[in-house]
Amino acid sequence: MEHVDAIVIGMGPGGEVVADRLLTEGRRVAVVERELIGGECAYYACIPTKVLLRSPEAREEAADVAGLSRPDRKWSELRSYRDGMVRHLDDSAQAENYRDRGALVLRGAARIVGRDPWRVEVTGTEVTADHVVVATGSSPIRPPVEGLDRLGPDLVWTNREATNLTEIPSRALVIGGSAVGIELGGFLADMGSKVTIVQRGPRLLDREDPRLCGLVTERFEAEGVTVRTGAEVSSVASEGNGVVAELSDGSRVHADVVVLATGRRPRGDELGLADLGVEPDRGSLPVDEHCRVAPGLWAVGDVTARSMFTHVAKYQGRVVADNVLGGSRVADYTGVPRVVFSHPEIAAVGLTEEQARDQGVDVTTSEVDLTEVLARPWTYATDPIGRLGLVADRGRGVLVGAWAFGPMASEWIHTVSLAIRTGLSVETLRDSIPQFPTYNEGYIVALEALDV
Ligand SMILES: Cc1cc2nc3c(=O)[nH]c(=O)nc-3n(C[C@H](O)[C@H](O)[C@H](O)COP(=O)(O)OP(=O)(O)OC[C@H]3O[C@@H](n4cnc5c(N)ncnc54)[C@H](O)[C@@H]3O)c2cc1C
Ligand SMILES: NC(=O)c1ccc[n+]([C@@H]2O[C@H](COP(=O)([O-])OP(=O)(O)OC[C@H]3O[C@@H](n4cnc5c(N)ncnc54)[C@H](O)[C@@H]3O)[C@@H](O)[C@H]2O)c1
Repeated sequence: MEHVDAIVIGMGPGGEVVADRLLTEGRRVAVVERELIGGECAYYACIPTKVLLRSPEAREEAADVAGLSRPDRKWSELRSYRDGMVRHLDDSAQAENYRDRGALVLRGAARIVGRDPWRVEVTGTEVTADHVVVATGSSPIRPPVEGLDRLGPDLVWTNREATNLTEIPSRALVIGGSAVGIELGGFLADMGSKVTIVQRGPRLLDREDPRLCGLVTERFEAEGVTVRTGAEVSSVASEGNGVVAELSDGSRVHADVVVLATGRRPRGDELGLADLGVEPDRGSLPVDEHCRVAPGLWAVGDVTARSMFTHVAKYQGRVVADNVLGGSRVADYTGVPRVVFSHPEIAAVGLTEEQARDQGVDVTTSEVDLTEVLARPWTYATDPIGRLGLVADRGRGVLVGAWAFGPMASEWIHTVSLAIRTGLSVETLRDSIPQFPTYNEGYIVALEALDV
């Protein structure tokens, strides 16, 4: 039986960062993947959604730029670019690359079958290791809707079917109104689908600041998307080539496809760990501040249920690699940015006003319509949009949260991400000199409006 320094189970972005760092440092590494090296993110989530969303975004932006008109959609060209970006669902080059770098590449579902030392079995082959890193990601949750399981994947799409779609449906019913629902629903609507989003909670993006949720909802409604909040889908059934759904209030929605966007469940309970004394919690693996589950057993990414984002999976991957290499690095989740790639982009970081109050912070807030105070929105578009909200701790004189709605908010939210992470004072931030004319200048106006 071969013994290696580390076995990485699951080769999404979290697992890839760990494997890459350990190989670079000359360790003997086995990598295990049951589907595609690159994980959900590369083939069915982040990459295809961002590729698909960019085309309608640029189309709308062109229509709103002086001297341009709205370009034509070219779905077949966008589709084939998407196909290239998801590598035609072929990871043979990735596997070859890991082999060339000295990794033992194992194909199949791993199970952890022993400890002291850790022992992993993959399709009949067993390997032992000093360290095992679990990076097995998460699966979409299927809501308990009567009739859902009687419909096939042509009628009920998870993120997998939705991101690899070949035709744009005329009508789509999206269940769930957070990041996945907004990105996929927004894309389909921009491509001409009649979209209905059914959200169980009181508003879209229900964990974010209500002002932000209101702005997104207004924008969706202006674009013809039907948003049904405080509602649930009770049942679905096939109807002709499509589906008919009955909602909790008795109303009906007719659609060609149902898109599931109702959250994800970590895959920590498919590895046999309970037999070895490690009990997953609703699928997630409990980790300490070093991302350690048990001595020599580590977890990164969605399987830890800590902010399910690729940037968090990659960060945890860097932390775990350093720890496997002998360090004692602690993961700190302060100031993780949260972006939804809608049009315009939604970005948030830190605490909402309500969360800050609940934590006893001496809260003060400000909100700025960036189109009223900056030049940048008007050099960018003829009918611009842009809002920024700040949440500060008056007593400590620091920012504790921010939200933004505007072009490229995914980029400029990082100013606050870094400020919160490093505890930069409001006074220091007010004394910064952002480039003119940029959206970053909005921070000066919003900071000056704070009662700090
Ligand atoms: C539609 C959508 C869009 C998203 N967009 C973004 C975005 O823009 N930005 C962002 O930061 N996040 C985004 N996310 C979230 C992001 O996809 C995840 O947070 C990220 O993929 C987590 O990475 P991971 O390495 O933990 O797991 P994954 O990417 O899920 O990879 C896990 C891998 O483990 C493998 N595996 C599972 N079990 C086993 C086993 N027993 N043996 C061997 N292999 C196994 C799987 O096959 C998979 O390849 C999006 C999610 C969705 C659904
Ligand atoms: N841009 C990004 O970084 C990005 C994009 C997409 C997804 N993600 C991540 O992927 C994960 C999954 O996203 P998600 O949006 O699927 O999950 P989520 O858990 O963030 O939100 C699910 C939403 O569905 C609603 N819901 C649940 N059951 C319902 C039901 N039966 N009927 C109606 N509504 C229901 C919930 O109220 C909630 O608002 C999240 O962690 C998210 O952050 C990130």
